Amino acid sequence: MTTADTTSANPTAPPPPSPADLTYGGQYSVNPLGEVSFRKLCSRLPSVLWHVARTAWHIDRRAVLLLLGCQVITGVSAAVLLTGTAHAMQAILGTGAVSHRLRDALPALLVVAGAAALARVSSALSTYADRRLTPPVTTHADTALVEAVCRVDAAALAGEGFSDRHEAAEMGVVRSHVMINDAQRFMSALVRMVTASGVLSVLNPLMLPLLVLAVLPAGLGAVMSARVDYEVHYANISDRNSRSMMRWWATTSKYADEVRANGMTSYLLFWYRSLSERIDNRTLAAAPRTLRIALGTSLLGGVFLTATWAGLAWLAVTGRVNLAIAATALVAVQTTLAALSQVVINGAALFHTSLYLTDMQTFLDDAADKAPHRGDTAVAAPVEEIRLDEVVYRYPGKEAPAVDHVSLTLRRGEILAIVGENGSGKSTLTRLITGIYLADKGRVLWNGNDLAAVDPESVWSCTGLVPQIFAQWPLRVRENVTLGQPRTFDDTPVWEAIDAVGLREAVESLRYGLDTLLAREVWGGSEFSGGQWQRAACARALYRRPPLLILDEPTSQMDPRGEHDIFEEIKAIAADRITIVVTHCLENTKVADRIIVMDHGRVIEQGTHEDLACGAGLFAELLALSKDR
Ligand SMILES: Nc1ncnc2c1ncn2[C@@H]1O[C@H](COP(=O)(O)OP(=O)(O)OP(=O)(O)O)[C@@H](O)[C@H]1O
Repeated sequence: MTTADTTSANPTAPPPPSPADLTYGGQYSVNPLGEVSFRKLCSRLPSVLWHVARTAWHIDRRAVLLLLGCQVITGVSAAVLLTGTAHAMQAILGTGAVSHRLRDALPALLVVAGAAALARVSSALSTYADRRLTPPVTTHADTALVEAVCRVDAAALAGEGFSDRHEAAEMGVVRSHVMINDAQRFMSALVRMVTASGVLSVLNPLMLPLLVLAVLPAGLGAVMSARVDYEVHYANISDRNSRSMMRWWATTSKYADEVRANGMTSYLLFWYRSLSERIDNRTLAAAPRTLRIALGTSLLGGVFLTATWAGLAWLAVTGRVNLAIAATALVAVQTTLAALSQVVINGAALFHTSLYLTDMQTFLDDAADKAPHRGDTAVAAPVEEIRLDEVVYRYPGKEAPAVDHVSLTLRRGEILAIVGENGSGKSTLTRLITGIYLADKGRVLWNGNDLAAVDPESVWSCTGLVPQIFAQWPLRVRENVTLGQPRTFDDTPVWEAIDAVGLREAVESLRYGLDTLLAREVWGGSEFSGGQWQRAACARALYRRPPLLILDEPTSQMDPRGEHDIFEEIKAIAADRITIVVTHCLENTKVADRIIVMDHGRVIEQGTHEDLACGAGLFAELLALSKDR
């Protein structure tokens, strides 16, 4: 899809706008690698290994012990293999008949074969241990991330850049998948390298420094490339984040009607492609740098490697080492070289992983800081009184407060209606009453306890909320009512809640009744209509029988019968609780004992329906407008 394709329907119309330019913002807008030295980067490796070991140990100790055992076997077998080779070479390159020389070499050759077999077995066992550890380690990282986000304070969750940092942390989960493998390969190569180089130093101490020089450039190259990759990843975070959000919006069946009937498909595809191209362009722009790094470091490594082989040839030709030692040195050089290359490659991979793990850990620490830490005081039913004292709340980045010096007292048995024009602060006020947000100034007290010092879980266990935009959970009907918190072993209270909102007929007509999955995308799943979903949302709040019931525009999608049923139910159960109804349908406020009218975050009027309807304030004006058709 090109720009031209999307505008072909109307050639005089302007071209579709390209996606907004987004940058990974907030306090993390600086690439954390930008200022870090190469030495400091390499010094990360021990801490990453320690992190991997600790995580793995926590998950499966036996698999970790197996892995460690395999590393020891790898080292021992490499040493035995090289020493055996030296002995075999001495015998084979000695004097006498070939058959005698072979016979003399046989014991050493058998030892070499045994060591090689042992190395293979240990490698197979390492792979087995890795496969046992990797899935739970990845799940552990993934679950920790989801839990951290679920527990974050609602205000922080909506904060600037939080979603981008979340996206960056997701990469840590992806890399967790290869973390154990990288660490295991790195350790095993390190052990082999130390052993082989030890043997090599015994044979000729000159060889080792040359070998290190031959491999070091490759290591440097791998780390530099990892750094470039990370830079690209970092630059792409915001675009990737918004691309994956838009992918969901464009492909979910929930918005399929809107996308199709409004002809949005072409634009969404154009938008998606443009964003993907932008991401690709950044990646491609980095490719020449990676090529230069690879060529430069390979050239340097090649020079040092040639010097190593030339050195070995010179030692053998000038008779400084005998032929048998030279032959063993050849094998030792090869082994050390292979192991050293592996150390470098896997070290770089581990370093690469560490970058993403650091992002993940930073995010987890940040999220833990942002979880509500308010206090241990618990509130419990019955909630006799909720009092607001001069409460003020301003959203970050906003000039004016959304709730401005509101004082209010609610008592058990009372129904309060909150009305006001769009954006006047009604929903924000309900968030403050339930402690989802804490007031910037002033206090919200439940039974005399300030919510700033109360365990929020205890508050929410006393709350039932039907929000303006409610979730249509892809769960069975039963869980959509109980929200996974059943009160009894039988379905009686579930049916009571369903009856209270007049949803029985709809549920009984579903193929599996209460067991029907409400997700039409899923095989065997079904779907409610908009109004039926809203009834279900009300049913779940009623099922909780909460001491505080808040209904924010609870009947906006319902037919008159449904609306009538709900308000009858609200009146019937009002005596045991505090009920708050937020509504634009002023007729519905007749159920309330008291109505407050909000304007620009302030309570500007309050009273009964009769008082306010006969007054000359905003309520009377809005009521008149609602009747003027
Ligand atoms: N998450 C948010 N971040 C920033 N500003 C917000 C946020 N939510 C609401 N606001 C702002 O706070 C003010 C009050 O919003 P609120 O949702 O409480 O109004 P409301 O009275 O419930 O409106 P409506 O009748 O449209 O539902 C508005 O100016 C709105 O733009």
